[in-house]
Amino acid sequence: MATAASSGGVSDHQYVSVKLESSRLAALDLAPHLFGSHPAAGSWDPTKALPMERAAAAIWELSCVLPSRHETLDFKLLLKPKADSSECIVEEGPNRPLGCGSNQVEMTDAVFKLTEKDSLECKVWVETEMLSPFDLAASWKAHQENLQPSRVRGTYDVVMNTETEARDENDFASGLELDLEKYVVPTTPNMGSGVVYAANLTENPRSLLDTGISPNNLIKGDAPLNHYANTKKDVDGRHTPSQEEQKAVFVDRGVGSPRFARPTNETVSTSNIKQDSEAKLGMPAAEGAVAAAKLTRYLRWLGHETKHFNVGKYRRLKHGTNQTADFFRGDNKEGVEARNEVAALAMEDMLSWMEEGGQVGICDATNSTRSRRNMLMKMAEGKCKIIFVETICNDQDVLERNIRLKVQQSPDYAEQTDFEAGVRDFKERLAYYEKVYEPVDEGSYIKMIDMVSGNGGQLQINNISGYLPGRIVFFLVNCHLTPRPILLTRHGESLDNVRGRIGGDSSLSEVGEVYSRKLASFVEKRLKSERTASIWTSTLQRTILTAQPIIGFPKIQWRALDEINAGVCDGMTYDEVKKNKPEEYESRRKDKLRYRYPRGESYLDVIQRLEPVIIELERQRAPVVVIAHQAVLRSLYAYFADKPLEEVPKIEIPLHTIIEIKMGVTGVEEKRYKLMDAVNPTAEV
Ligand SMILES: O=P(O)(O)OC[C@H]1O[C@@](CO)(OP(=O)(O)O)[C@@H](O)[C@@H]1O
Repeated sequence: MATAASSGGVSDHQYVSVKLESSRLAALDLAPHLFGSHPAAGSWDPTKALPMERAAAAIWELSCVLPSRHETLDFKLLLKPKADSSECIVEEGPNRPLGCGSNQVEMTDAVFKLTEKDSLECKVWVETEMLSPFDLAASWKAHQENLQPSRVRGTYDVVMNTETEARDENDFASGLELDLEKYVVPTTPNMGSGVVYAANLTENPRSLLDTGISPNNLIKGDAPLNHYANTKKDVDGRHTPSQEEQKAVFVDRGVGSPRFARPTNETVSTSNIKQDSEAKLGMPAAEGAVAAAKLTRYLRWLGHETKHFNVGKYRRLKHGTNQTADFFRGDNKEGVEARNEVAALAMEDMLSWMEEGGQVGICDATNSTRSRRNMLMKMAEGKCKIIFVETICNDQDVLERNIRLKVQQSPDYAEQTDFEAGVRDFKERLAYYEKVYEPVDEGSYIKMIDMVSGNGGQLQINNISGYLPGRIVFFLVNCHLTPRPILLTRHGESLDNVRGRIGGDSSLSEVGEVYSRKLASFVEKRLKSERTASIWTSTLQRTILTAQPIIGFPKIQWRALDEINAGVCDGMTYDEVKKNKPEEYESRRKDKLRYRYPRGESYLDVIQRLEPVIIELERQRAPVVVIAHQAVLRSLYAYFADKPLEEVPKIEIPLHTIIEIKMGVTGVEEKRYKLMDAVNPTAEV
């Protein structure tokens, strides 16, 4: 919902987002709504309450933009039965006041009395943020063209140009159904569904399998058992790890320095933490494992043999998945030995893999004591260089959210039926880590402090040098885990596509022009609730023309997004290459990844020139629509999908299809929308 901003010019405005979280609500036949004192929120009439949209499995959200100097608004949440119009259930307690003119995130509880004996407790986050005039103008302009008084709430909504509103006859085909889900097409299981726990996607423990641990102990969603057997053969000379090439083990501390938030109902002594007594919780493994997974994906995509070893996974395989907090006590001798043992097993596996040719191993674990870190350093001595990566987070709301995400997703709590008990147990585990925590100050290290909450943060590096470590630091500085969509699409069909000619700089065919208008409608609808976004194209006209009908978002042309340079074959058809340059044709057919057109490029060259684009995509916090080309999008997609480089030149990137990549704390998810019928493209799908 985009509430009408004040009509008088563009002044400061306030972005408001109300999120409700409950792991029980989805199973109840109740839909969360918001109502309150403002007419747009129903003036306290429950029948005019605003529905909250499902944002994740257990999260519902309603966001809007208000003039910053609005009178104080009061609101409350309520649950409406979906099946019938019986009485709705208003949350207990006083009205919620919505202040104006501030940036803050407030987390509270909401209690709904379901019956005399049963009530539903939910978490509620109210986020307010001042919007700069640019933010507002950019997103406002995107709505101006399509604003129609809503038929439902009397407030402005973005509506699609439905049949009756098609601009004119030949534009009829560019209209899109209101429901984008209609265009979703099944995707091959390339990416995480967003519900697989990041640590499960790490390397399978060969050491444990050697000791007879049965494969069926592996938790669902693990990489195939014979993962080592699949170790990719080296990419060409550019990446064969030479003996003198620096080999590094990045011991990602994953869980971060366990400095704990005060659980809401108690204070925890932080006296034994060097930092001030306000020290708070470190980032739970969920984010550590995801950050390690992102780093692994990035290095692999650049052609460096990289593997991610998660010690939590080793622990679960060897000791099961129902360890309570006691297992992690610093004074639990057996627990400490068991944890050190699995850490050593993971390290052994990683070191032996590196002796087989691995370049970068990531050992993802807590490693919160000097003794543990010394053990790892001793094991690596003379074999490879160790760099510790420590993640530290002091943002209470981010931490609370991630603890709950961890308990929701980790196999450690898969059998825990009481969610809150799981949260308490995990917080107890973190308290035990805190008691023994010793900040990293030895050897080479990278400390990432408060870089998750999106307000900049700090990076401390010590004794870091060399190409690979330098690339690691650069990547970690730029990446974050804030969820946002990235939309990838090729340009509309070009005249050269019709003629089967490669490269070139032709304009769009009629079908390609219809696609460009459909894409504009799709972008307006898909990004309507986003405060801002950007549109990236190459410098070739088929992408620029495809982007033209999109309004209200800044457009940026990247030369790095230009299609693969076919050199002397540019403008030819594949048949002409085969006929006139049979040796070139044959060489490319044999090794499409490494083959370089004479006076042109290979796919490996394209990947190298796309690295700055990947870094910039990782850095973005707002959605990005990338309109590019077949070879370029194959290369970008391979990064997000963590595809082996050998597969890149064969990845399916059809015309007139949008690939939505959703990146966030749960990893990478994919969704594909086909906007046009391939056979009869201008027909209404
Ligand atoms: O690597 P291959 O499979 O040849 O695909 C790249 C070719 O795809 C094409 C279309 O044939 O890209 P696009 O139309 O997306 O710009 C050519 O321009 C480009 O040379």
